[in-house]
Amino acid sequence: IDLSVTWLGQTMPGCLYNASGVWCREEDELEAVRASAAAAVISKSATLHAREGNPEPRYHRTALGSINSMGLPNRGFAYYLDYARRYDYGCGKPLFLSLSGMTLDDNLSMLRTLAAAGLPAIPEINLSCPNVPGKPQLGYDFVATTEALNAFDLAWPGRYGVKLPPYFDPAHFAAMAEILNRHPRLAYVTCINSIGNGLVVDVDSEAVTIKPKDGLGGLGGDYVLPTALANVREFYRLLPGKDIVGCGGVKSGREAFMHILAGARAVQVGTCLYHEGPAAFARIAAELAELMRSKGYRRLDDFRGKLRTL
Ligand SMILES: C=Cc1c(C(=O)O)[nH]c(=O)[nH]c1=O
Repeated sequence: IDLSVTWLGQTMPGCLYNASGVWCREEDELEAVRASAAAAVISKSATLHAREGNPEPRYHRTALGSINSMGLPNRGFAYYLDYARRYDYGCGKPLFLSLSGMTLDDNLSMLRTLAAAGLPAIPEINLSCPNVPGKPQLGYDFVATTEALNAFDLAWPGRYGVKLPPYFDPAHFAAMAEILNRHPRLAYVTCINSIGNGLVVDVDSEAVTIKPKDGLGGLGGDYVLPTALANVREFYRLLPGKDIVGCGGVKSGREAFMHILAGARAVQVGTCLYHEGPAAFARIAAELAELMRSKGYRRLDDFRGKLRTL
């Protein structure tokens, strides 16, 4: 069974890696992901300067997944750039640097600095952080997204990716695809970020579960799997020549299989990784391989994008 993935001009040894934000804020976490069965590594979205993030509690687990309003706590761009300078690219696992500047200028500044460093690390600009009070998700503003992508193309000479929020309407899939297809060096999109601004209520305490935004936070886990799969499948159809990274609701080989069937090139693990740790990657990969074996598939291309309709 071959779980390897060839994209972005390289072949990575498997198809699973971490969702940005999970197990990737500190260098020891990043190195633990790289040392695991994960096939790639992506860093916590960076802002130009380090941030404490929102007040705690800001993460809560439920039986069906998670809610978070972390508020972009991160060590600041220089920390992740330094890690990227020292990263062992020879390990065959690509390093992605997630960027989520507080302003377009901050994103451009980070991209220009990264370009000047001339590293193999691939930038992924986050268009979808739902948890910075007062900051709407860029990916829901088509004018701002157009302006940002045009600016990214000027600031960054190579291939890049974007992290998209979930969309829920065919008109929005079409509008976003029309924008994204104007950018040939936009090589891939990661679908989806958390479903923003959900509210989890604790019946016993009659209270919300997280402090920021009076309890509103991004949903992950089982809650988001159908929405994630829909976004993967719709953008797989609408973005010919671009890759889709699937993210949302992956906790076993079965959900990873679903994402790839829907068209995902590679698959990220967030909520499940938060709770199980990097051992999750070997488990999920083994489950995916067993599922493929039971179906007579030998490699991911045997079934990628072949979700049947009725
Ligand atoms: C980058 C901020 C994000 C955060 C956060 O730091 O609150 N949480 C998410 O679920 N998605 C994000 O994109």
